[in-house]
Amino acid sequence: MTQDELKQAAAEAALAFVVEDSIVGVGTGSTANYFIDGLGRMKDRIRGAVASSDASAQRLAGHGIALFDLNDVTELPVYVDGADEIDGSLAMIKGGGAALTREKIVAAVAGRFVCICDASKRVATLGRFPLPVEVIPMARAQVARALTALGGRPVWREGVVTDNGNLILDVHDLSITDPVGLESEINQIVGVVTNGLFARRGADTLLLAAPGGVQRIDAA
Ligand SMILES: O=C(CO)[C@H](O)[C@H](O)COP(=O)(O)O
Repeated sequence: MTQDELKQAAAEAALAFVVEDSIVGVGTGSTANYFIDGLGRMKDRIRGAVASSDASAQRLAGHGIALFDLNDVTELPVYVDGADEIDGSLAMIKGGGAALTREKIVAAVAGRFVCICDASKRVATLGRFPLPVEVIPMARAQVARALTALGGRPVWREGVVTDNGNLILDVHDLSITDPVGLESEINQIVGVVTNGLFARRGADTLLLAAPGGVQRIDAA
């Protein structure tokens, strides 16, 4: 099976978690896109969706799925999204698609975070994938210095502007021994909007697709 087929298999498995007549939280990226396409087939059984990016909103709208503003939503039973890396405790690195801030906001409201991944995303220790950090533009250099002081090697993702009008620094070479602590520490740097560690609120359920099938792993 190709990596794309595995992504699609994980996304299809996530459709079973969609609650009838609910509003669904929807992530961003190529795996989430397969989920959106599946959601399109069952659009008459949901009220609509909250999107974590303009790109996902566009794809949802293309399927005729009603879009809700998160401010108008009080109940979001499920959020479905991919990840760049996920460890044994279901902590993740996200933000490869630069949508980390909205993803974290929508996920924070959701009752259950269902992560959909192909097996290549599973790691013993987070950090081989450079950690995305969303930064207010005028603070780029000072945040980069602070990240260097933490032992990382920040690289500006030049040309990329987030849906919120901000910049992304990708931090290489971090030793992530304490994902929860590091998530908080980086968020304390003035000028950081948020970082791509999803450890304080990791996934509740992982649907991991490998050639042998899709494995369900629940957080302890
Ligand atoms: O965090 C994300 C976007 O900001 C994505 O979930 C992550 O990059 C995984 O993407 P893909 O499903 O394309 O591999």
